[in-house]
Amino acid sequence: MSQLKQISHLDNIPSTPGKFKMEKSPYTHRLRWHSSLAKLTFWSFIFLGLILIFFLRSPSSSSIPSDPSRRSLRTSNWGGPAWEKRVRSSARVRSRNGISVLVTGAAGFVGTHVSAALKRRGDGVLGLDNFNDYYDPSLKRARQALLERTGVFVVEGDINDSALLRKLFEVVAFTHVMHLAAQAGVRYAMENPSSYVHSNIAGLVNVLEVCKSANPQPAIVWASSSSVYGLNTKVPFSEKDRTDQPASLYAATKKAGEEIAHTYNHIYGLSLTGLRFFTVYGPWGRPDMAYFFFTRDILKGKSIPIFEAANHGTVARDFTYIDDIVKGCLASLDTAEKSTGSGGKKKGAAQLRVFNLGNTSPVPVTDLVSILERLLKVKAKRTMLKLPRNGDVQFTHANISSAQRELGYKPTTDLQTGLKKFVRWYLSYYAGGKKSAA
Ligand SMILES: O=C(O)[C@H]1O[C@H](OP(=O)(O)OP(=O)(O)OC[C@H]2O[C@@H](n3ccc(=O)[nH]c3=O)[C@H](O)[C@@H]2O)[C@H](O)[C@@H](O)[C@@H]1O
Repeated sequence: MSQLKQISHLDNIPSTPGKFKMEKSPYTHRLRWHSSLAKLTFWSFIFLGLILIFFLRSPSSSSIPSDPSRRSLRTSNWGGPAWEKRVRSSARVRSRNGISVLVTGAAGFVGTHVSAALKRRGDGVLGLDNFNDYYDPSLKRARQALLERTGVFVVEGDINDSALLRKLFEVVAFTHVMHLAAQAGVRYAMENPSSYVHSNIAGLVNVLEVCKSANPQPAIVWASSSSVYGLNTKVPFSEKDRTDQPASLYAATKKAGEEIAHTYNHIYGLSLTGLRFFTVYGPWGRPDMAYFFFTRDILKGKSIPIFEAANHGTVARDFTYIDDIVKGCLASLDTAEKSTGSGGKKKGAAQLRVFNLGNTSPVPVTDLVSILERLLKVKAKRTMLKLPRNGDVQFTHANISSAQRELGYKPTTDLQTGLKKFVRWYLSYYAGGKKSAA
């Protein structure tokens, strides 16, 4: 404020002092003028100094853009020798032929399971997560605590923070990136479209930008979605089928991600594998997903909305259990070829893959509810509703022959078995109503 006043004061000084009306001696005036100039110079230096300090301080605090699409994005706090030591130790490979993996979205559902599995087999793992409040952040914190107990450090930060990402690659030469950070959920895209653009498009580009400049470039495996099949009616969905009719903005951003992946593979020689996950469920799952909030509401005696298609048509999903998905993720990392570029330049053709990771046996949502009723020993209050036209598709069904052939992927958990494990976890996690599944 005072600087601004000084500047406007400066503006009032005529450029031709001769025209100045002299009430006191010209000598007195000149003295005042000199002292004002000195003050102005002094305050300008202070002002510039403050700006300089602001920009040079921590790179993290200034590099996160203020983002209205996130309801809660705390400024990350990173850097310093102790922090770097934790990063290095978490990412240290502890087995022969192990890999060092940066897992984005590590406090998310799939991210937590994949990070823990990698760590268990001796790979180096560093997590990254922004802990946003799309759903209850305390569940993300609990997953983080779980990972810390297994030796995985989860850095708090956003994938759009390029300074942070560059720093991570400076500290660790990651061989692989498992990019799972995303804005998930099909229906929420109508409520908060910009959060999808922020994470699934801008965030992905930022991750790829940093990866393409890293030396050596890592191989990247990332989460696409079964939703890219959109209005496709040919079943089961094969990777060769059309994916140009997305039914939600979420699906459109994932489809865009697949095209962006093609570009970075083509221009920079990045090795890229996209995984189309089919409605993943299980312990430590996402509270915004139907199986999770159906469980919560059945237990509370609240009615649950079950969607049906026109003429009471069945709505079904190829629900896939988390352990099967984890195996698919690890196999993708293990079969990923090296990126070919260096210093931001392509040196030769690099691997570009897309795989369906589903269960191959779609189950009607009404059956999902019946299984939950049996496991919870509570009758659900069902409200049948017309399938909303806000992104939901009537059915999904994966053809997994490509993943089977290339990754040895073979799902082994049916919905009944998987839900049993989920319900056991749910009841123990929210035991005695100590935590509430908001
Ligand atoms: O496979 C995928 O790619 C997607 O799977 C899920 O999306 P969705 O299958 O819609 O999962 P839910 O929101 O849990 O819905 C499961 C089923 O329950 C139905 N449903 C959902 C909500 C509701 O209130 N009632 C209801 O009957 C849906 O129509 C759907 O058939 C995830 O939420 C997405 O993030 C993921 O990308």
